[in-house]
Amino acid sequence: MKILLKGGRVINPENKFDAVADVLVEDGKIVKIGAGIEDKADEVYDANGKVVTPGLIDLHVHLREPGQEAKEDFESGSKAAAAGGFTTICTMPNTKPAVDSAALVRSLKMRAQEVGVVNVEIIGAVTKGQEGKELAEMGDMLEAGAVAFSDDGHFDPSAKVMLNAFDYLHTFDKVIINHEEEPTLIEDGVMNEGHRSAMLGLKGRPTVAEDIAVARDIMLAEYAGSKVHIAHISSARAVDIVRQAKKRGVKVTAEATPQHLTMTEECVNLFDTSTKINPPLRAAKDCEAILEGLKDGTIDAIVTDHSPHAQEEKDREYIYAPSGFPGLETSLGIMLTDLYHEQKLDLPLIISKMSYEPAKVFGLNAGKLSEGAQADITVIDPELEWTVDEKEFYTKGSHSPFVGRKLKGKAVLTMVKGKVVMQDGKILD
Ligand SMILES: NC(=O)N[C@@H](CC(=O)O)C(=O)O
Ligand SMILES: [Zn+2]
Repeated sequence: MKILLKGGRVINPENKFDAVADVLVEDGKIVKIGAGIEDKADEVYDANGKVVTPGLIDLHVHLREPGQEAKEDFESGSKAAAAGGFTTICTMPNTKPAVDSAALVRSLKMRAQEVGVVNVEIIGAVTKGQEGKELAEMGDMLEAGAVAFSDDGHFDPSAKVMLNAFDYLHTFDKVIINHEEEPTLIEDGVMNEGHRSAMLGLKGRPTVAEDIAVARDIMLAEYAGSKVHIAHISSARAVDIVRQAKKRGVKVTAEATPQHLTMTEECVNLFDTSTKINPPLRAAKDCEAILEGLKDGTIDAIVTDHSPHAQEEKDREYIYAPSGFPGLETSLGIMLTDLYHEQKLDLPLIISKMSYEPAKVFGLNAGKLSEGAQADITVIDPELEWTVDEKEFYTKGSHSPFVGRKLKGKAVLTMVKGKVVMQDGKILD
């Protein structure tokens, strides 16, 4: 089976390739990239005016299997990923039970093979049951195919447990991803602490909770000589702490979400729980710091933190609703509309932070649009105008704050291992 993608703007962040070219795919691999490829193909796709990129990669999604399939499962979540232009997603272990054993990693990898529309990678827990006490069997999980470790969705383990975890992982060269908020400073908090939380009468979660958690984990990783990856960074101070650590040579990487880049605490109102997320939406100066961090290399990856919940849960009152919203189907559109078209970030940088660089953070063999690579490819129409409509989502999750927004730019084709799995917004069988 040969597929030819003709005449698109091909961007490969790995070697900074950015030119109009054809891409020939055969038997699941990219076999040729260049101008005017004449080979006869079974299918020819006209990519004129579109952008052909490495398949997008999301290091931070919550697919809710096992145990909470009413919120999301591997099938619905991976369809949402394909619709959003992602070819690889990495799912977090805050499930029921938590993914803390090799047996669970293996069974999820089988589920991914059976029902996954895109590549689904498994993140294992750092501690047993994500309870923050005893280390989980990380070595066994690695052998079973886990790509990273995290207690995300729960509070950070104590310094002592974290140091043990970093020491343990040192020899394996894998990252620990931490949700960075010091638990004693955020109890019952539902939004950023500041003027707005006071006005709304809501309990706050201060940025200092994030700042000291980031500082602590960087210092622990530095001491152990291990790798740490900062989850969904949201505070300006934390961005600077990562910047300074990188300068000293600490093996630290960081990710940010489109929502923390483009929305602030001013968006929070008591009658719309879609803005309730952890860490919370912050202030404009924090958004600006995240933007700077992306530009100067402090922040390595854009992730969605896709966190679907059932409609009835998000329909609760603000203080009782669970935090998080589904982001796989809006991430690229928001990045293109609010950052590329607003001339805040250029297209190659956005693509790099959504494919090549995240692959490097986890050591995934992906994120490259080069001859010989697996044919995981996304075709993007940067000018396509569309409106976010919850009814068209493949995710089971509801309550995205982006519903109703008019966006410019969308993935129009997603190819996984040489097979077109999404075209023009529709998942193909
Ligand atoms: N980000 C969120 O607001 N929610 C996440 C958990 C988490 O990342 O803390 C979830 O699993 O729902
Ligand atoms: Zn988190």
